[in-house]
Amino acid sequence: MKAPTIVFDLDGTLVDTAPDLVASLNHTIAAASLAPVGYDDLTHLVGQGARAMIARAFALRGEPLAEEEIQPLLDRFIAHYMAEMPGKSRPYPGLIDALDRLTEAGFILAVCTNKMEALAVPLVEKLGLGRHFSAIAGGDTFAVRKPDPGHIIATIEKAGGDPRHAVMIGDSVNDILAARNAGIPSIVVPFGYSDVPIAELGADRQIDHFDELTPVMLRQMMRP
Ligand SMILES: O=C(O)COP(=O)(O)O
Ligand SMILES: [Mg+2]
Repeated sequence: MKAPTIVFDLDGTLVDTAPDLVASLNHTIAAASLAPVGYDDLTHLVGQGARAMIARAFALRGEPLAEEEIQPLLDRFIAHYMAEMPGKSRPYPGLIDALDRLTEAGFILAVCTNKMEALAVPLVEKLGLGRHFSAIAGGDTFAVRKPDPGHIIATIEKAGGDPRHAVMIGDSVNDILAARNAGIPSIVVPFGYSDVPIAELGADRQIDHFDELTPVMLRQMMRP
């Protein structure tokens, strides 16, 4: 039997990226003289990658974008985000120890994020987390992305794991829905960017700190 796989969401789960997402988004929308957004707006804007975040910010400011207007703004966002990376973004408390613990216990670890792969991979690398992950799949890595269950399943397969022996950990509705639709147990964390109360997401478990993420707990959550 293959080793069990633990799949992590990135923004708001592994790494607190909010300050840099807000900074790069505000740099982007300033090109159109739009008023800056704040952290409270971010929970409604983030979740489907940078392109959607920019489009949502313009809509929030009452200036909806035509499809063909988005690309130059996306280029502006990417240039700013890459230049600052990793900026103020940091792994959440206890994460590094948890990754060490799970790696030591033989779990396969993977990242499944709706962030573009070209932003997700260098961010994970620059924070020194890359060596833990057998696969890092972005929102544009496959033909589908969260909440489509195919995103999680393809990530697990890319990591060399088996979707029948996996757990998904995330902060938002996309993560928990995708896991449920894939038949994969899920854990929600409260420190991310959910725009609805996380108790309503219907995850199988909640952890409030990565210290709670132990091999014993994860094995108990998986199907026999
Ligand atoms: O960047 C986004 O919009 C979402 O990223 P996440 O899937 O890692 O939360
Ligand atoms: Mg997230």
